[in-house]
Amino acid sequence: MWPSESERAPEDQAAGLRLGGYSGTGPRPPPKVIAVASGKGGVGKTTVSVNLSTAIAQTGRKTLLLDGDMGLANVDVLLGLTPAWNLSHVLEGRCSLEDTLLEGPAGLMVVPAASGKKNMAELTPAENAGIVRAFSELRREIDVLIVDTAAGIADSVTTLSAASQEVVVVVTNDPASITDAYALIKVLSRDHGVQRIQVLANQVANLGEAREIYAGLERVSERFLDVTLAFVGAVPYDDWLKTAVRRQKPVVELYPGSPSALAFQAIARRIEAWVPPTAARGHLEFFVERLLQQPQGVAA
Ligand SMILES: Nc1ncnc2c1ncn2[C@@H]1O[C@H](COP(=O)(O)OP(=O)(O)OP(=O)(O)O)[C@@H](O)[C@H]1O
Repeated sequence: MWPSESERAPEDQAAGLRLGGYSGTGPRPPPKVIAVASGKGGVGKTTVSVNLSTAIAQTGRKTLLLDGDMGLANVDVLLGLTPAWNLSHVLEGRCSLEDTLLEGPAGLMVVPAASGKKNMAELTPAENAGIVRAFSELRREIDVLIVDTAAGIADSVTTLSAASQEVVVVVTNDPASITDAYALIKVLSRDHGVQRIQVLANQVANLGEAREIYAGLERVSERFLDVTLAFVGAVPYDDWLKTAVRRQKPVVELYPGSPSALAFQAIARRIEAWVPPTAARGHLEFFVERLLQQPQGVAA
């Protein structure tokens, strides 16, 4: 069964009261950067990225969704957007990062994937400098950056994940998805210094099923790896979501009262309660610098 509003964890309820855009008087805190990854393809990683980003944007947070899947980019497809420019054009000096931005629902900003690049590690020094400059020049206020990575353990996935503040691994109750999620967690923790992973169970029948998937992953990770797992939440299998995918809209926009939309909203509230990074600057430079400092991935 899914928890009702009154059964939500206290930190969720507190976060619910704090929703809304940044309204402080001091400098804007740096954005929370969250990579969404999955061991196996087709488990719903992009659906989760798109819906979580939209649910966060709906709370008033300035949210940027970066399509980091350079092979099979489909954030734009799920949102029914037609990109004219992408990150490769920025690197070629043909446009600015600002020009690539597409507007999604609830003011969500979307950067379409760079086509023609297999991973960030392939960038030349000049391109590296170009990407840092491009992100540094983006004078948009951003509270949350969600990075939709590719499926699997490719270099681009580990690089983007290791540079992010939090990594959400999407998993379904399918043995291959669980095994591949564990393989990803292993590579991230063992070879890339990721110390904490948030697990999101997708397409489950109930919370009990989600908890079981999580408990299995936690048991084996605790035994063999030096990593802390956390359960960020579960999204039920939902035909409303399927209809929304067909209509190229996020389910949280089209059917906000559907079971999956309610689950995404609850996870967005939980993310709201995560503390932002302590870096001094309020823009994206720190993420990009971390991104480019990552060593080449070690394929396992
Ligand atoms: N909670 C859900 N309920 C029902 N269907 C779902 C759910 N989540 C995802 N799906 C379905 O799974 C399909 C695959 O989702 P998606 O494209 O997001 O997967 P993915 O993990 O990003 O795949 P890849 O990494 O291979 O691009 C979607 O078209 C959607 O129909």
